[in-house]
Amino acid sequence: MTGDADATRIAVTGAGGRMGREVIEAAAAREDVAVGLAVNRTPTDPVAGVDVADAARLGDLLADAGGDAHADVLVDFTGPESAVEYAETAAEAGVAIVTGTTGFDAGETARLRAASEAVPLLRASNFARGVAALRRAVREAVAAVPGYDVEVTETHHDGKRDAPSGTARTLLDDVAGVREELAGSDALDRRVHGREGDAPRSPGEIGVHARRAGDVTGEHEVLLAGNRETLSLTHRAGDRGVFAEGALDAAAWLAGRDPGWYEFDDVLGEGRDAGAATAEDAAR
Ligand SMILES: NC(=O)C1=CN([C@@H]2O[C@H](COP(=O)(O)OP(=O)(O)OC[C@H]3O[C@@H](n4cnc5c(N)ncnc54)[C@H](OP(=O)(O)O)[C@@H]3O)[C@@H](O)[C@H]2O)C=CC1
Ligand SMILES: O=C(O)C1=N[C@H](C(=O)O)C[C@H](O)C1
Repeated sequence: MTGDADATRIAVTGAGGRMGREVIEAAAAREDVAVGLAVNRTPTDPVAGVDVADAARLGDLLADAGGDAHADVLVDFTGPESAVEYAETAAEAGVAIVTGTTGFDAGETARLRAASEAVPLLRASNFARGVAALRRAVREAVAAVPGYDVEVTETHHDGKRDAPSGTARTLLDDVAGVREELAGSDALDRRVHGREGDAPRSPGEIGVHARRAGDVTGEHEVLLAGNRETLSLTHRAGDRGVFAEGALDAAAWLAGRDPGWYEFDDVLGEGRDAGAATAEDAAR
């Protein structure tokens, strides 16, 4: 194990992936968290000096509460199927869960919800503090100019699987949530992905555009336009360390909390009722 004896001990899944590696490397530089266990589906060399075990052994390793591999919080950045399986395994072992995985469908989200009845579970589609600020700015902007057209564009590296990104889906839910608050059941929320064809934009449409190119870490733009003006709100992640640090902040914050569903805003002090159902329950 790395780090201080009083540190929150984490188990990292997907340790061989882009984010898993980043989390282990970021943890090595901190004193408040320590990596107790790292696992990967396929054999992986040690990451930042941490041995990587076979993910099939996760349940046994987590259940060994007195062992070296014991963890307080599982930190997961993998894929939706594995994230749900790992979360269920962690819940069975009484280990809290932070997942940054994106692309969950409604059934998978329901299984995460069920796991959160046994242990604290925090899910966030983006652990950058700037994205938390972007979300607040977007909600405020949509409320201020509710009739303006909205287009959401995200750009990511060529290795990303899910499209649109989890963050884009969160932003779309934020826009829809504000419109619903303002217009009730009359609110229009028709998402048009990668527009093509021969028709003008229809009222209430929200354009969604996913670009995949090179090694772009992650960019999200929300464009509002109307009344002879445009407003563009954009976040660009400089590197994956931004996400890893946010996830580790979340893990340190989550350890020892009551079972339930938590979001990154709770860590940042912007939280809603931890048990409340939110638009984020939509597939992501
Ligand atoms: N919330 C946030 O702030 C962020 C979220 N993400 C999300 O994190 C996730 C991972 O991203 P990234 O690290 O770039 O992806 P990578 O493809 O680099 O890594 C994925 C990791 O997950 C493992 N994995 C994938 N599918 C499975 C499966 N079915 N069973 C077991 N293990 C599996 C891979 O194992 P193997 O090596 O065996 O293939 C690998 O270790 C994505 O959903 C992404 O959108 C990414 C960045 C920030
Ligand atoms: O896969 C990625 O890389 C990222 N995924 C997250 C998402 O889907 O929004 C967050 C970030 O944009 C990077």
